[in-house]
Amino acid sequence: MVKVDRDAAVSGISSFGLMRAAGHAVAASALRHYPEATRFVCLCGLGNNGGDALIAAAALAGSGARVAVYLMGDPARFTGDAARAFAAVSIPHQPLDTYVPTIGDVVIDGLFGAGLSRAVSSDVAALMRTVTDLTLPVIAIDLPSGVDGRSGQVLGESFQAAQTVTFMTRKPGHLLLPGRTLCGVLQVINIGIPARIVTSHRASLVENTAALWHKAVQVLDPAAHKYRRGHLIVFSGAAPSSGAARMSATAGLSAGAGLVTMVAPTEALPTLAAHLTAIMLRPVDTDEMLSDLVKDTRLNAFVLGPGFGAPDRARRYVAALSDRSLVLDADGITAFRDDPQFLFAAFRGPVRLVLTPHDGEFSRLFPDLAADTALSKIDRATIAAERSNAVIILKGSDTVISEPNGRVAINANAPPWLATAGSGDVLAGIVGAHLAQGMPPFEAATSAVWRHGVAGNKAGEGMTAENLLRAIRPLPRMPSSLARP
Ligand SMILES: NC(=O)C1=CN([C@@H]2O[C@H](COP(=O)(O)OP(=O)(O)OC[C@H]3O[C@@H](n4cnc5c(N)ncnc54)[C@H](O)[C@@H]3O)[C@@H](O)[C@H]2O)[C@@H](O)CC1
Ligand SMILES: [K+]
Repeated sequence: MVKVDRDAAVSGISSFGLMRAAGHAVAASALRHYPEATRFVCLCGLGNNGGDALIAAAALAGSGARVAVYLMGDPARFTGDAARAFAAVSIPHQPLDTYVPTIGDVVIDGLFGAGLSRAVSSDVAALMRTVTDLTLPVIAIDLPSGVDGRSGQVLGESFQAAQTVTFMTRKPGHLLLPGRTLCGVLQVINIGIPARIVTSHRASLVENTAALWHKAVQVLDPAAHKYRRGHLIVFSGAAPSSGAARMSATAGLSAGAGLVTMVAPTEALPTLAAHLTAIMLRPVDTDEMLSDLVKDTRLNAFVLGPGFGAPDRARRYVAALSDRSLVLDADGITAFRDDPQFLFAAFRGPVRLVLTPHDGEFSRLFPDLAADTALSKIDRATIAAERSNAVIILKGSDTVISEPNGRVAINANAPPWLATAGSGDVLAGIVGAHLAQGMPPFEAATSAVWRHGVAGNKAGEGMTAENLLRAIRPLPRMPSSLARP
């Protein structure tokens, strides 16, 4: 947005005009959502977020509403457009520390927006808590104050907004947690920056929607013969822990892999055979048996990790698979905690590896990134993808998917109940199925995460991983014009 603003100014667009449009949009939203408000309380910081709030206050007052304005500091410190707004609106104001939150108030939050750079002060934090305790509705301008727009993290304390009005495009903090929840209902308002300027800076960072991967889906032919829809291999651990890999294999079949074979130690085969019908089984007990297996180049995608145990064997098998498409999950990731570099070195060249860590597993492969609190989830996933030459699916309610050349997607369709035992095994199987069908790794991963979220919503609250398996649905094949950008 900084670059967009700069180009808008260069092209002759008045930045004060943008501020006026922003402030009027906020006022319109306030009147539309809270026509019954006793008074609108506009809290103004000294930056442009406060300038937006001043314009909103003047517009609300002009429409006949009762308005109170509280300023966070000496108005002589306003500069630039905010100073211009302050001069233009001539509206009574009081210091912020005199505000007593009162039932009936609707709070217009213009304390901090994109310029938040440190934790909010204890006084402001106390005010935020009082407003929250009284459950006063808060309309946040651009971002709920206290939320870092870059990371979605809270710096000190934040408002819980009922509505957030932002401008031109969403920022990472609107999608990453906890920012996404703190925004309440998000409105994105066009304040008049030409689309050509916004799209010229379209980041490689997007929400994970069908627009990102539908072209890769279109090349798949669901009617194709099973031998043309790929052959997915899922490794099983010992019999007692084979349930996780069975979940992955079953998900792989449901997600469209033409053939799925589970590879397992001989002792586990009776257990697997008792549970599986459409999935084939093959014993592999030694490294030699594995090298025999991988001579068959029709086996085009592998999932290793769910319930695998055996870290030594995991490392040797992964080394033998380093020229293939591999989804490495769970125990497969943990197996490399002492030497992640070995894993990364094995998968140099064209991207073939998809890693699916939750935060704990991530910290085993990338301890320095996990410990660095200055990094956002997007930064961590991006650097990890570069370092490992893998597509990273950094899981959570706000899963972030990144690839080595810098594309990043934030997923936002997962219901909270998707965080359940076996859910990650299902996801690994779906990714494996997409790889087996020939999707490129980033598209395979993003579409799998999205499909997993859809299945979670379909399965509903209280679902088990078995319900989730049955809720896997075909991927949409929509033209890009219908897909949300
Ligand atoms: N194109 C756009 O996106 C537009 C953005 N506008 C607004 O401009 C805002 C950004 O304005 P600014 O860059 O002036 O930033 P902010 O208004 O968010 O605030 C920055 C000010 O607060 C101070 N500050 C930061 N953290 C603090 C803390 N914890 N405690 C006390 N002071 C703190 C900073 O030193 C700076 O003076 C956006 O959020 C948006 O509301 C609008 O005016 C319209 C155009
Ligand atoms: K704000």
